[in-house]
Amino acid sequence: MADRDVINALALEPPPAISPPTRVAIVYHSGYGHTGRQAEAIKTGVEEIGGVKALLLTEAEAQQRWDDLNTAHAIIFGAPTYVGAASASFKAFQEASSNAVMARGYLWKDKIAAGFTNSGTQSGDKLSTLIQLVLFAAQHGMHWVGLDLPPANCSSSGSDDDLNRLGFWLGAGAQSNTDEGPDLAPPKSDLATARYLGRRVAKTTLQLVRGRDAMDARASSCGIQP
Ligand SMILES: Cc1cc2nc3c(=O)[nH]c(=O)nc-3n(C[C@H](O)[C@H](O)[C@H](O)COP(=O)(O)O)c2cc1C
Repeated sequence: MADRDVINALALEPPPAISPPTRVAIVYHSGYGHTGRQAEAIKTGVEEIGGVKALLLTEAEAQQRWDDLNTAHAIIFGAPTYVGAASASFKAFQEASSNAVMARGYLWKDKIAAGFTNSGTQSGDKLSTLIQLVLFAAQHGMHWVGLDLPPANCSSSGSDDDLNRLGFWLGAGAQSNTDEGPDLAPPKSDLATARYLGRRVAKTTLQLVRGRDAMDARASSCGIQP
């Protein structure tokens, strides 16, 4: 085929469909800014995946932006661990979602969900907060995405610089020294772990959205109601 024929053939091809961006919202509370650093790192990770847009909202902003949450493909929830559980401000957002989201038709069903938390001590009972976030997502009918990182900081060659140094799998954990401000804490490794989770959620969400689109297109080409 001559070059001109190739050009003519390409000109007849329909332009590639431009898919709307896949949207990942991050909703968090941070009393003193440390969990906020973790949330920003998650956002950075989400935005590293082409075709995915991140929306970062505090729990107060989120309660004014239910429509943005309802149209997002994924929501990542984050709260500091206070008294062995998610902070009261974050809990207020969770409770508000009952009326604003669940009662209006289970609007988060089948979205992707993930979570993160930060506290003053290494453990600090953070697992309790992550479990609370998993239950929250399950009650909304969402699909939970955890961390897929191998065990770290658990051998003579491991260190606090390891990704997932605190050893969580349900979500990203971080620890902030209580005498340091958010300019110094949490440490780089915890922020890198958060960023990693953001990338993982963005990738998984993209796979789900594209898979659904492909199934819907196939169903409609066969005349089947998706
Ligand atoms: C009311 C309150 C309760 C806390 N409870 C815990 C706790 O149960 N475990 C822990 O390790 N740290 C606890 N901390 C420490 C915070 O989790 C820690 O300072 C964290 O970095 C605060 O995050 P933020 O700056 O995003 O609010 C508590 C702090 C406050 C203010």
